[in-house]
Amino acid sequence: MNNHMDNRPDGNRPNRNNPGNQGPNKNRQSILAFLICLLISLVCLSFVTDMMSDKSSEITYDKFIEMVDKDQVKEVTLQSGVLTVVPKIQKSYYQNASYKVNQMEDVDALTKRLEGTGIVFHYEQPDAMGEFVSTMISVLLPTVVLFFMLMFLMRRMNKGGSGIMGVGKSRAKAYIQKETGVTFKNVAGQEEAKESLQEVVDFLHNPGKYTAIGAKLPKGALLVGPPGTGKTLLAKAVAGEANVPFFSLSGSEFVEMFVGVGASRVRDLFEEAKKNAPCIVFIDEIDAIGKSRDSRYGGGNDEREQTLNQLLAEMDGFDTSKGLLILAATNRPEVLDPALLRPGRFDRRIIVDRPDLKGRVEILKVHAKDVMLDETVDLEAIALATSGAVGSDLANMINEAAILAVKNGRRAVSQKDLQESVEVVLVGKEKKDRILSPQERRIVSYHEVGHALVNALQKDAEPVQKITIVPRTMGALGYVMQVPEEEKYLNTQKELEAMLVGYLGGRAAEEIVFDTVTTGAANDIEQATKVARAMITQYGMSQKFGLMGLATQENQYLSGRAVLNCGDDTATEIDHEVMQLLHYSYEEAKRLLNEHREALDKIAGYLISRETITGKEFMKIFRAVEKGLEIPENLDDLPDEDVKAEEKSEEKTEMKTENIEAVRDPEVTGVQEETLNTGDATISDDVVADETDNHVSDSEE
Ligand SMILES: Nc1ncnc2c1ncn2[C@@H]1O[C@H](COP(=O)(O)OP(=O)(O)OP(=O)(O)O)[C@@H](O)[C@H]1O
Ligand SMILES: [Zn+2]
Repeated sequence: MNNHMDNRPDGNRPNRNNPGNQGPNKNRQSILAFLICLLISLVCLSFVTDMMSDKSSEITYDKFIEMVDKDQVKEVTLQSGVLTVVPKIQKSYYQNASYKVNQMEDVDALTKRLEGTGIVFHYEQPDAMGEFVSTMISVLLPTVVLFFMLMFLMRRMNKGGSGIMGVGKSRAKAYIQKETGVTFKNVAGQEEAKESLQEVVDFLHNPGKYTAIGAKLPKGALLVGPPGTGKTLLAKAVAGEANVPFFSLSGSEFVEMFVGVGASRVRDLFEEAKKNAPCIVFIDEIDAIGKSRDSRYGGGNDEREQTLNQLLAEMDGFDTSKGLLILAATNRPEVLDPALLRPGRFDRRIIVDRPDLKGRVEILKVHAKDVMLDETVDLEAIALATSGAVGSDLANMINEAAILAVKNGRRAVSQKDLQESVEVVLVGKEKKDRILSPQERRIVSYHEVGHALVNALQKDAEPVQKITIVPRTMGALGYVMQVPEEEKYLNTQKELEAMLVGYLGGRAAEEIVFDTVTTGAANDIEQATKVARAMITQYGMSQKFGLMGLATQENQYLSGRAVLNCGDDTATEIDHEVMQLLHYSYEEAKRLLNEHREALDKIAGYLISRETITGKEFMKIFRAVEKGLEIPENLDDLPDEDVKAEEKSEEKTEMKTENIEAVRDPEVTGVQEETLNTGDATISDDVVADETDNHVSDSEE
């Protein structure tokens, strides 16, 4: 599995990268709903008319006379020209039958015919008004009922989403917020972004100040950055600071099945916004409509093009002095149509990037404000362990920690809860019901210790902080966490090389000890390959190609893949060099482990019995083995000061990062973790073990 923070499972934020998918789908749903309600209405109508209609059957006048002759008639009613006959004998107790007579003779003849028969004869003078009213009721009532039913259903459909009933109607109203209740105080870090937006707030407050000098006010600003960094939050904060209403819409909602719908939505949105000016209109995921019309990015769709054109026209059309400001957000700025970025449109670009160490501390503080913390809490340490995390991850971690504290019956969050929640967000919860077989535990332990030992033996690797073989819900069977000593913005070539050897240390340990390999190293191999490839194609660390740039990153904010820009022959050579680099790193890992085989065995043995060991314990055993000491049951029995005297500098870094664990790759924090025979996507299907099966398929000693 891939546990990097920017690859969060999409469950967190639905619909992030599939703008447009939603539109047609919604539409199909609403057409279906419309048809269903039409059907229901028709059934109701027929039911109503049925109720109103007379149940009696028709007979001829001759048949009626025959019944009179046979003395079968009890009662006759003549009303509005209709003769109703009630027979003496009813068909059943429940059914009061009556007959209507067609081809009525005139009233006089009828009266004469009935004289002396003893049949009760009701005759009502025709009442034109009454007749009219009754007809009206019988026709109008069902129509009115039907009308209201349809109205009701249509409203519901429109509320729920687009729907063909919503053609041409903007749903902007649904998202209007009179007061967002968010100000810049709620947005931690992101100082540059806030500064740029502060100006915008000032424009909204007193547009006159700027127009007096002749300055043109900005029409829009584009917030650019990776998912979860607080773009929406910032937009809301601008509205909150300026104290104006906030309209928000997602770009994907403009994209509809029918050509022209999106465009009319844009028109409606602007109309509505102009009525409410001063206000802020926020368009999230603007790339859904603003995609370049150039076909390279999948543009050139008629509907989207029209929508985009309408947006451009509207942006050109409105008068900024009214205090209307358009904010838009995207994490794929490279696909936007250049026309959107021209002066007079989204001419301001505000970068909302991943927070650095200081930013993370501040975000943690903002979210920890409403949470009870005990005195053990050190938010800086948590921030250090979460390099690469974005605001939403950090908010999530604080919340997880609070939930953990409650679960454990405590009234305040402790540092331990926070550490645990970092792991929960990174690798999922502990999976207590997944019990590894003894053999699997051995393999996983050796694999993890392999990583840790290789890292500890290389001076350019980051300190090991924790090793565990407790399986996690997101698929890891065990992992090693490392923490950088300080926030790093650059990696040296040596560090990257050490990283490669570290990634492959787990696999190397498996091969050395068990003389076979398992599926558990899939993620390690993937990561190592990624780093090796980047070294050769992007960082100019290739022996063969030197400084030649061979690939470009597709998107700087999403962890997209790098695209090679070289010929086929060169690509083959690149593959070859990547292979060599990986091979060399693997051999190096095996060499290190073979040289320290005793330490590997002792630490793995200890890990098997404890399931989790700290970086400190790890170093203690390692040093004891190096000195040829016996490993006691209780590690506290090992001479402590000895360690200190020997490795003062080591101890220093350990104290600093004692409680935190994570490894970094060039861009993001992660942990080295294993998915041995789990149902993880990166592992070939034929070796997937089911959750309760503790069997290892192919790794006997
Ligand atoms: N700088 C920050 N300060 C405080 N909280 C933050 C910050 N950044 C993100 N958050 C938290 O993360 C949540 C999600 O952020 P938000 O939705 O604004 O991200 P976004 O960049 O708009 O993401 P998307 O690209 O998915 O729209 C916020 O509601 C907030 O709780
Ligand atoms: Zn591994």
